Amino acid sequence: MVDLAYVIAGSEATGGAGIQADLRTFQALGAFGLGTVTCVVSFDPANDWGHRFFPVPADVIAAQIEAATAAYALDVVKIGMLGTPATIEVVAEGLRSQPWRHVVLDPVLICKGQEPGAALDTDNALREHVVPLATVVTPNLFEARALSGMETIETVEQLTEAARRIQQLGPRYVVAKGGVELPGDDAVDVLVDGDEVTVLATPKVGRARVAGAGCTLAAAITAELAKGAEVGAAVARAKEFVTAGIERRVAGRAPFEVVRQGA
Ligand SMILES: Nc1ncnc2c1ncn2[C@@H]1O[C@H](COP(=O)(O)OP(=O)(O)O)[C@@H](O)[C@H]1O
Ligand SMILES: Cc1ncc(COP(=O)(O)O)c(C=O)c1O
Repeated sequence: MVDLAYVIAGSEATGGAGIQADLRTFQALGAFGLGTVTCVVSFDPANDWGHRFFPVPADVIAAQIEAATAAYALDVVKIGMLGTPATIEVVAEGLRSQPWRHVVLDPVLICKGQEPGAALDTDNALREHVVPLATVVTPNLFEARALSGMETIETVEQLTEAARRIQQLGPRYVVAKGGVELPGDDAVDVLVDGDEVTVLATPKVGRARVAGAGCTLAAAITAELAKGAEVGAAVARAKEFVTAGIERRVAGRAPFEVVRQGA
């Protein structure tokens, strides 16, 4: 049997995040990965490494989803950056076209370089059309605030409350990530499943954000689910995997370090 892991996400031109990080994670964890590209994010080295955002046309996204789902019996998918309401619509339609055992959503909300107005439309479209289709959703602190409507999240209790509110939008499992943003010495994530709450904490490795951490965590959960793990075990394994990748992070010439997946 082949453990198939599918990802629908953006390409990040320096390879640190997005679909490149997802596919490296699938490979490192022994899942067979394939992907559909929704947009390209290309940092601009001549302009303080600001984001340049290029959406892929909706018909091209639809064609990729059609080919991937025709070629293989896929039942586990990770959703990463979508970027525009039109992309969200076409991906939601693709998701609804067949049953899934798990839809793991990393709700990447903003990409710098987008118009704030457009970003709000995108947030609303994601909440309305994709969040309800997800079985597992993995918001970071910023996304947890936006999706829960809670302005302040500074404690594990508040992070848990935010996860519960996000659960009300549809997904059974919410992994709310405190990361480096939640005060304290540990990088704390909270997994909420029904009434059950599991706190996953590891010592923070440095204090700076590491590019690709969120992508890697959600992709690792997806790979483990593809291999047949239950959600609790998949999240625990993914947390170990991303922590190891952050410890071994890679520095290049861009002003951010990136997760190194696997050995
Ligand atoms: N410096 C760090 N040390 C240890 N774990 C971290 C660190 N930064 C992030 N993490 C963990 O990496 C995962 C991704 O979190 P985060 O970086 O908050 O996501 P995102 O990339 O979506 O903003 C979470 O499990 C988080 O707790
Ligand atoms: C295409 C794409 N997806 C996802 C992300 C989010 O990455 P991270 O895992 O660092 O949150 C980025 C960030 O630049 C991106 O460019």
